[in-house]
Amino acid sequence: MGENKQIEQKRVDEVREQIAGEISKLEQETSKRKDEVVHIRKYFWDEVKINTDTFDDYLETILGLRQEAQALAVSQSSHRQASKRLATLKRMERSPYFGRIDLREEGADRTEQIYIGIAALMDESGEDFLVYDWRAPVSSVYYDYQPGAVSYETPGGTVNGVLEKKMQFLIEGGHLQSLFDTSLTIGDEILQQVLGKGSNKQMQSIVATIQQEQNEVIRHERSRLLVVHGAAGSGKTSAALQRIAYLLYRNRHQLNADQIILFSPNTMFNRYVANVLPELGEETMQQVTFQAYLNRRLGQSFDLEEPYDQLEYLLTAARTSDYAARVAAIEYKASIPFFDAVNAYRQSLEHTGMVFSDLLFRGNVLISRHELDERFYGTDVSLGFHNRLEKLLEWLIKEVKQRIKAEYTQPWVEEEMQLLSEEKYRKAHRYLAKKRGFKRADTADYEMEDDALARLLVHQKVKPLLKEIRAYSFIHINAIYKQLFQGEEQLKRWTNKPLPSNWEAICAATVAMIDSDRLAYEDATPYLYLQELIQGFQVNRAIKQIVVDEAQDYSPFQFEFLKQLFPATKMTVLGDFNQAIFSHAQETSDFHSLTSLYGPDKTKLIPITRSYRSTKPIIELTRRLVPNGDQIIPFERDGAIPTLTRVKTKRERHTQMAAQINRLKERGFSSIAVICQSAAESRNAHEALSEQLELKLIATSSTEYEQGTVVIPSYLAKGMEFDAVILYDTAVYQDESVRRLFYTACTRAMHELHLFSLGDDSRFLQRAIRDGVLIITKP
Ligand SMILES: Nc1ncnc2c1ncn2[C@@H]1O[C@H](COP(=O)(O)OP(=O)(O)OP(=O)(O)O)[C@@H](O)[C@H]1O
Repeated sequence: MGENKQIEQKRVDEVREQIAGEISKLEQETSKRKDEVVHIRKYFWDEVKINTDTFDDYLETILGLRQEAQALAVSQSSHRQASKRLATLKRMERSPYFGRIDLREEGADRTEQIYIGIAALMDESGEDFLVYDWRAPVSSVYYDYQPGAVSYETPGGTVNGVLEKKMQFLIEGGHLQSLFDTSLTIGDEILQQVLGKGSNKQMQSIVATIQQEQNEVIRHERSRLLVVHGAAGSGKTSAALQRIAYLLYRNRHQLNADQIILFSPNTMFNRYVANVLPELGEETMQQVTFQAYLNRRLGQSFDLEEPYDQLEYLLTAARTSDYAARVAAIEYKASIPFFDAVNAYRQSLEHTGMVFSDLLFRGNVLISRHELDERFYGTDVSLGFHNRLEKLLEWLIKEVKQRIKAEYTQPWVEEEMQLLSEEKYRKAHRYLAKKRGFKRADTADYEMEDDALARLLVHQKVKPLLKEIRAYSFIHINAIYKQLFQGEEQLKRWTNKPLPSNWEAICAATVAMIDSDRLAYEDATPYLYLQELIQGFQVNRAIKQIVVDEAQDYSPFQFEFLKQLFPATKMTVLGDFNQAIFSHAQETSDFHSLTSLYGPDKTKLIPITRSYRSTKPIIELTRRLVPNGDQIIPFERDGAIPTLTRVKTKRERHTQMAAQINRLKERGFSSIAVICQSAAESRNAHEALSEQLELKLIATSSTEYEQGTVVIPSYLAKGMEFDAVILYDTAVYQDESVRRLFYTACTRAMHELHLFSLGDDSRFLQRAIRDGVLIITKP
């Protein structure tokens, strides 16, 4: 062992001793806290005296309850904090830190050695840091600079200095495996080592090897909207998760994990990234998919189309005129001109166009939609749309209560009274007695009058109706939405922008879908938006940060929607237009249009161009698949050159493919994906390959992130990565509309990529073939 290594190992040992001491103290404390919590839970009801005889007794009981509940909350929170710290320390015991910088600050008389790890650690005196948290202001020097002049920002201002030395450590199980003085070595050995490893079951934190451009993403705080546009494998998801950990640390007194939402592409992806924050000692944020939100809001009213079903249709349906209309509809309904049209339409509803539903009671019209219409449009426009609706609602409730009185003497009431069960009768009796002021012990003295019982029965029946009225069920949103689709002349009242040429066909298809209680994915957001504009937005002010990953798959319309839904939030948006798989984004190549969301002053765009996931030979191929691929810079990691196998029959393909998979397995690759274009192709591939080897099929409904050998549709593989990727058939990627899907599929490979073509090669491979970055094999 070199002298340096010995010295550093000694320090590692000393720091570990300090960690062990803190662990043992904390273990005692957590067990004490746990006992406290258990005790409070167990004896909760013994500690409070329940007495509700007089008002004072009642008040005292409430106060007692509240005190106990508070004590429980405090103990639970301390226990949670202590457990979290304990878990972090246990991780640090295995690997206390990963970096060191020797920094001489301007004006200081000595150079300080600063060690950086996943969390801070003080020495015994509590005065000096043995380890700095990677998110501390000074730690940014480690990520941003090579030795030389440096500066970093602190809450108190900019600090300048000289970085004299920078070291990286790889410590495992308390042993210093390797150390690198980055001023002496070229390249990034540790990053090489990390990236060279086989893929783990789940995404890992990248804290030890964050790159400068990623660090900017992680630490940027000023803007309301941060937009990160980065190549496939450039670490956008990783940086986003590190950023969440950073924001939680920086704002630890104002922000907690519940106030952050990560919008992810699917549930399987949620599982894939679930470990990163806990690994860093932070609680994990809320994770949702946009679809889950739509389902929650609209799922009861409609059979809602899933985004992947929309895609599957686009990939597999015959190219008819219906198909062209659908593609045009998807693009238009995602656009800002349509968003503006919906807003203008809603404005116009102030004067005309609202559609109401008849209010029925026991199948009969109690208040007709014409009455509602007259009433609404009879109120003064200057009151404002929502006030007028509010007034209508108040009138309605009053009117229903009034009109319902006519029911008291109807024969159905008499009939129901006769048929009332014993128990229901007793309940009604008890209720009315109480209402008449009878004490509990004296209720038997109350003689129930028939007409009181009749009123009670009618009121019980009308209750659900009143509840529905309060939820605005009398507004016929379906009909109002459909009015947008009554032909070109109609829509032109609300927009002066060009409409798709097949607008009439789009109108017919949209109305037909809604009439059969189905809602296409492209209609879901506009429909919900219109509903919110009419009924009042159900906003969420509690959320302070939202992070949208794979943002190229969200329409401008959806972003406007998110902005209104979360009025108090800052937004981080990460994506790559080369991977835009939904057809509304086919024409777009960057996020500049998002600048209008909050305005240029509140928006920051950060591009990341370096790609880390794949070996250099793989990136040399994938960057030749997209028009602007020359801007993608590969990280220098060597590996096998991708192959292209041309086969003549399906049988030949499956035999060759199975042999390739077996070879990869023998070489120790544990995650291998056969990527197909669609779910339909995946099912066929799975069936054929299963005859030769064991492999799993991943479908849209899958929630687990599977290890091993899998067959997966291209659009589901996005965001994920595999040791080796086998592309099932390049021949199906000919149309420009699937170029990005092809790129997405190929960029999932970390170490090896093998392509197969049955018949023609994909035309997008021409350049790669010409440039010789592919080995072509013919069986
Ligand atoms: N600084 C880094 N240190 C170590 N590993 C890194 C770093 N940056 C990225 N990686 C690794 O590169 C791979 C790709 O990262 P990630 O999935 O975050 O990229 P992405 O930009 O979201 O990719 P895509 O858009 O293709 O889904 C991951 O395995 C990640 O761990």
